[in-house]
Amino acid sequence: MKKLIKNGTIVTASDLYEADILIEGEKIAAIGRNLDESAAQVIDAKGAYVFPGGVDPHTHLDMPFGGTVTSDDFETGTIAAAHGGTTTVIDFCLTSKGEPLKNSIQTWHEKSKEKAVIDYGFHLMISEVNDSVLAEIPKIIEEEGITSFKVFMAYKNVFQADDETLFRTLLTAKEHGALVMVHAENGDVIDFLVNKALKEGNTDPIYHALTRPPEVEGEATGRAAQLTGLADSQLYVVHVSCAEAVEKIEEARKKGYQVWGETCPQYLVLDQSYLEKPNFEGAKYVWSPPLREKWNQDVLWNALKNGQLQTLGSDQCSFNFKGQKELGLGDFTKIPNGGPIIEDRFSILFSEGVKKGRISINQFVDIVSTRIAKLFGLFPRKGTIAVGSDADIVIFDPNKERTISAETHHMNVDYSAFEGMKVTGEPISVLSRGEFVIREKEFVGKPGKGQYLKRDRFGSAKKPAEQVR
Ligand SMILES: NC(=O)NCCC(=O)O
Ligand SMILES: [Zn+2]
Ligand SMILES: [Zn+2]
Repeated sequence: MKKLIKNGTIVTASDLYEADILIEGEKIAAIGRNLDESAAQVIDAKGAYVFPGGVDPHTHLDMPFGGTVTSDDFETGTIAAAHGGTTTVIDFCLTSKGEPLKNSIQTWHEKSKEKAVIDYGFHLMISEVNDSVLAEIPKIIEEEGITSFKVFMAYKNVFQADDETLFRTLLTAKEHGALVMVHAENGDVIDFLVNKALKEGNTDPIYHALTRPPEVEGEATGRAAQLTGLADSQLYVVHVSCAEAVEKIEEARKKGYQVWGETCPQYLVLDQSYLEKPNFEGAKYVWSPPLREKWNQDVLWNALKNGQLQTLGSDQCSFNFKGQKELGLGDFTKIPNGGPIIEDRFSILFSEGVKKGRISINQFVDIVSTRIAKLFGLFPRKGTIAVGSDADIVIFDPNKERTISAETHHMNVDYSAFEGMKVTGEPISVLSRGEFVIREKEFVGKPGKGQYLKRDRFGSAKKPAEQVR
C-alpha cells in the first residue's frame, strides 16, 4: 500500500521545507504538495520534523571482546537503533590472522541474518596483509560490496596491526576504491604505560584513561594521516576523542589529504571524571580512546561545526555492568572496552547540538546520516529524502522532553551511560524501506526484515569525492 506523510517539515543536509512525501513500495515516489492521496495510508506529521533515517557507521553487535561477547546482537541492537532514529548500521566484521577473510564475513552474515530489523552493511577488519589477503580484497569488494577496511593501531597482541599493514591496506584501497578506517592510538606506547601502571599497583578504572593519554591518539592519527598522504589514498579516523587528534586531521585536510574524522556522543557529553565513580562504576565509562578532560568537548563540537570532523558514530559496544564490566574488578585491563550508545546517538546530537545552537539542523542531518552515506557508498539510496531514495524516514518531535534511562531504553544492557540526562526531541515513528519499524514509539518491525547492503566503491558516487569533503 502507498503511504503519504503529510504536513511535516522535511529536513535534509541542505534544505528545510514543508512538503508531503509519497511512498510507493520501498521508495520515495514523490515529494510535494497536493499529492494524490487516494489509495494511500495517510500519516500526519504535523509539528514534526521529517528526517532521513540515521546511518550509524560504527557498531559492534554480537562481537567477541576480552573473553566475553557484546550484550546486544543484531536483533536487540537494531531494534534499539530504530527506536533511536537509525535505519542503517555498518558493523565491523572481525578477522583473525591466517584465516581467509571470506570465512569471517560468513560468520558475520550468520550473526545478522534473520535478526536485523533495519538494513545493515559490514566493514572488514584487516589484521595482516599477505598475498592471499591481497588476492581476496578485490573479490570481497566486488562480490560482498564491502568497500571499507578497518585497521587497528592499538590493542597490542589482540587486534593491533603494524604500519606496513596499514600502508599496504591504504595502497590496496586506493587501487580498488575503498575507504580505510583506523582506530588511531599508539598501541605499543599504551602497552608500556599499562604494564608500568599495573606494576605500581594502579588497577582502578581511571588508570584505563591515564595509560592512554591524548598524545598517543594524536600521534597515531598523525601517522595514519601521513601514510595516507604518501599512499595518495583515503582515510576515515573512527572515534576521535581529543584536541590532539582533531589537530592532526585538520592539518592533513589543509594539505589536501583525503582524511575524515568521526566522533561519538560519549566524547561530546561525558568526561574523564566519570571513570572515578565509586564502587567500580567507573568501569561503565571505559572506552578506547578514553573519555577526556572536559574542555575537549568544546573542541569536538567546534570541529563538527567547522567541518574538521564530519560524522558521528555510536561505537555501540555494550557490556553489562554485572558479570561483564565486572571482569575488570582489581585489574582495569580486563574491563571490556565500550558502551551502549546506538539508541542515543541521534537524539543526543539533536538535543545537545541543534537545540543548544552548536550546529545547524542541516549540519545535524549531514553528520548523523548524509555524509556517512556518501563516504560509505550508500548515497543516494540512503542518507537523504529524495525521489528514488529508500523510504528510510524518521518522524521526529523536536520539542518532546525526556530523560535517558536504562529503565526505558531498548538496548540489552543493564545500565545507560547517559542515565538521567535530559534530552529534547524524540523519534516518534520510523520507517525502513517504506515499512514502519517504530510506530508511535512502539516497535512494529520484524527480525530478518533488515537487508544486507552491498555498498558502492569509494568515490563512485555520482558526485566526485571532493564534494564529499
Ligand atoms: N571503543 C571501544 O572502547 N570499544 C569498541 C572497540 C573499538 O572500537 O575500539
Ligand atoms: Zn576502536
Ligand atoms: Zn568501535
